[in-house]
Amino acid sequence: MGDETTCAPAAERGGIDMMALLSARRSPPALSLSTPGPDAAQLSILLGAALRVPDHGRMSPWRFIILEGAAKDALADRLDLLAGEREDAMKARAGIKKLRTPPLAIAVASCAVEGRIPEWEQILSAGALCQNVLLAATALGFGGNWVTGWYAYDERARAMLGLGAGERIAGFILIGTPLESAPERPRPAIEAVTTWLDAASIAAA
Ligand SMILES: Cc1cc2nc3c(=O)[nH]c(=O)nc-3n(C[C@H](O)[C@H](O)[C@H](O)COP(=O)(O)O)c2cc1C
Repeated sequence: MGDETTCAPAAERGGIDMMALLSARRSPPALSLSTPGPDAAQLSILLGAALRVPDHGRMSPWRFIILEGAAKDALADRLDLLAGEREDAMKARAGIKKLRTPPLAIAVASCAVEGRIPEWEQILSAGALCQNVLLAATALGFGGNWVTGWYAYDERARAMLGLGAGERIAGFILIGTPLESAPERPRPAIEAVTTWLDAASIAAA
């Protein structure tokens, strides 16, 4: 109320230009994410911003698991052992390197429960939380990459992450300072993925 600057573009108010961020965001390769990662104050800002996620019924059907420092190293070491037992051991180990390299990984666990709010909507909220983490990391000047990998689904890896029976990994958001610029990739044309509904087709349905 009374703040005449609130309708000015964010950049003019000294903030980040949200449209510029959204229009240019790309995922730097996980292996290019180096130190520094967010410090404790930046991490707190990042998580607080990410939590402003749409959430039907205020269920908070998700939680963060912070992986950094010695804990992330220990997890990666244990996962390496599991990878060695797999048929695709080489590929599985390469996947762990993505977790090991960046200074910070934020796992988003989906904790959807049966009840009043459809499970689907709770899972969507967890996906939105992942994207919010990605955008908040980008807005703070870091790079972020959303991965899952075999260890999101492996029972023993799930136990290491402390997941409960009904919890699922929506994503590991890998965060750090990118050493190289993110590669561009083709994006779908708007027309290819968009339908403009017309009154005649509604009447014919
Ligand atoms: C749920 C989910 C899981 C993903 N898991 C992986 C993964 O395990 N490995 C991977 O290389 N990319 C994965 N990706 C894709 C990357 O996050 C990213 O979208 C991709 O590298 C393209 O980059 P962009 O964000 O610039 O479009 C996943 C994306 C989503 C939404």
